[in-house]
Amino acid sequence: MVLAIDVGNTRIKASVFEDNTVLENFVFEKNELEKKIKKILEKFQNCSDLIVASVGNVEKQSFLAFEKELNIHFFTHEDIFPFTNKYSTPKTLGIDRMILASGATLQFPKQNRLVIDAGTCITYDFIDENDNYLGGAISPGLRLRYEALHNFTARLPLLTLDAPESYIGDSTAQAIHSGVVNGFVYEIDGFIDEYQGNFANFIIILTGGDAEFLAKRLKNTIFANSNFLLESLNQTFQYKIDND
Ligand SMILES: Nc1ncnc2c1ncn2[C@@H]1O[C@H](COP(=O)(O)OP(=O)(O)OP(=O)(O)O)[C@@H](O)[C@H]1O
Ligand SMILES: CC(C)(CO)[C@@H](O)C(=O)NCCC(=O)O
Ligand SMILES: [K+]
Repeated sequence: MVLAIDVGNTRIKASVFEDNTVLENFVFEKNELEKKIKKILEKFQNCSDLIVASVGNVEKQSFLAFEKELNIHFFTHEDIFPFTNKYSTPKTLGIDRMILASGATLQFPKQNRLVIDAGTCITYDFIDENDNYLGGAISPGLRLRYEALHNFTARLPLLTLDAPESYIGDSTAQAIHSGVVNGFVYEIDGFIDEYQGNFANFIIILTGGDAEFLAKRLKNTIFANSNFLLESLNQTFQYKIDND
């Protein structure tokens, strides 16, 4: 049994896996980390491994308290991945993006794959059919867009996510919702069109905290899997065990 932990920029997500099956999912804040892990381990006493991908400011030290009970693996760039990294700055590539690319490579062999993670940031990661990771894009996520509009202006209120009534926003609130939500959707549809125009035989994986909200609004139909990062983390760990 494996406890996989994804430390994002906003919150922490965790899943307990028995082989490839998810037994339970958890979401919590950074300040609850130790307490929550303790609780999970009390419930799932057969956990043998704790595996972590962190892009947040939570380091390996935060997990050492559990070293006596289980084997801890904190993913870094030094790990073995199933793709060839063609990013020109491989050491600055986010470990979450590497895990997503790894999951896409392992789950969808021999095809072009685009992973879109709609989280704090939106990340686009492209792995071609020869398993070369080429790169992608990073842009502000939904909530970040709402916050940026508010934080960097004098007159724009901080709104929470709401579906716009029309692309023609007829009030300040509707104009913001249209700009944020429609802008987000147009951006993603635009990127997908660009990739589709250039690559045949390819699959799109949509994940992240806003994946479900987004999936039904895209022109392109894509299957959303909110748990793709954690599933990929578990698979990358199995790959590491098989190939180390
Ligand atoms: N309870 C919540 N707290 C924060 N964001 C949430 C929540 N529920 C849904 N969201 C949406 O999820 C998005 C953040 O995604 P996610 O939770 O995947 O980010 P994260 O935990 O910071 O991970 P990452 O840094 O890997 O993107 C926000 O844009 C927001 O609209
Ligand atoms: C882009 C984020 C913030 C998305 O979580 C993360 O992957 C990260 O910090 N990346 C580092 C920069 C890069 O991937 O090139
Ligand atoms: K993300």
